[in-house]
Amino acid sequence: MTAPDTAATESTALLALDVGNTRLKWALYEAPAPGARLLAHGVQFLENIETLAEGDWRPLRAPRWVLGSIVAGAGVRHRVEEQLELWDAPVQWVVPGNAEAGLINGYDHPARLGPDRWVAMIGARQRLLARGEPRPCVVVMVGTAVTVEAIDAEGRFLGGIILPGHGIMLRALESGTAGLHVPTGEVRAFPTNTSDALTSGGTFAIAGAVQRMVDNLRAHTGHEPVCLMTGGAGWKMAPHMTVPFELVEGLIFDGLLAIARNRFGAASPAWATADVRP
Ligand SMILES: Nc1ncnc2c1ncn2[C@@H]1O[C@H](COP(=O)(O)OP(=O)(O)O)[C@@H](O)[C@H]1O
Ligand SMILES: CC(C)(COP(=O)(O)O)[C@@H](O)C(=O)NCCC(=O)O
Ligand SMILES: [K+]
Repeated sequence: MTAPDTAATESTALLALDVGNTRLKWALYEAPAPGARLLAHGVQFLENIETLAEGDWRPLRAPRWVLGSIVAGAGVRHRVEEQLELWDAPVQWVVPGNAEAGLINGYDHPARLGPDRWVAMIGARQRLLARGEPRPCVVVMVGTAVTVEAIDAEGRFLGGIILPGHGIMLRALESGTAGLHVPTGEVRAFPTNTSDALTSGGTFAIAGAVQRMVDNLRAHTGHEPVCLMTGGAGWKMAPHMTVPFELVEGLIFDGLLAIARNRFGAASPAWATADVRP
């Protein structure tokens, strides 16, 4: 199956956005469907958003659709939308609903769940279904904050936890005490200086929280969960986890592609939607 050259005529490209509390991640795909070819991608700290339209985005093929997850505030959203005026495509920001792309939302108020959490879980679920493994799943996202979600084998999001990320934990301790202004340390089983004690404390807090959620989900479902970890600081946690896990880049982008297929797939040529999975 070969894709026709659409560059000169009608674009079917999708720009996917993941705007966190620290950085904006973006990826341009040839079509709105899982497995679509990645044309370009990048990342900017929120303070550099203003450079996008004149910089990274300037040479891109114009997207026909823009789909994003944003957890930063209204001010940041406005600044991103200003950059998007480079193209005609209107932006759709994902708002978690009761169900989408094979996932059922168990949050008390579904729309109050962070869209990044929802989209990453959809990505995780799609990934498990694609490899024929509809098992219970724990989704760990290590960004500014850390989130740890539980999904059962039927695709129901049961609930999840939020804890501070490495940076926030350190800053909280620094600002709440007199004697904890020290450089970053190493992770040690038995730290013997302040730097190592702080770095190890944060890392073990996250690793322990994940282990606890895996235990909770195993007890609830009676089956061994799969654990998928993603996020900008996932690599920092990887050497220190106490449960089996897979480090997967771009779970949020997998989720955005799955949502995009449902929302925009019908409007694209057949080749873009041929890769339809449950
Ligand atoms: N090169 C890097 N630049 C910035 N942050 C990094 C880098 N490598 C790891 N990090 C960590 O990743 C976190 C940001 O991850 P990211 O997934 O972009 O967060 P968010 O989605 O909340 O914006 C930072 O808090 C930092 O701890
Ligand atoms: C928990 C979060 C702050 C994580 O943000 P991030 O670390 O990705 O920047 C975000 O998902 C959020 O603002 N959630 C809304 C509250 C909730 O999910 O219950
Ligand atoms: K995030």
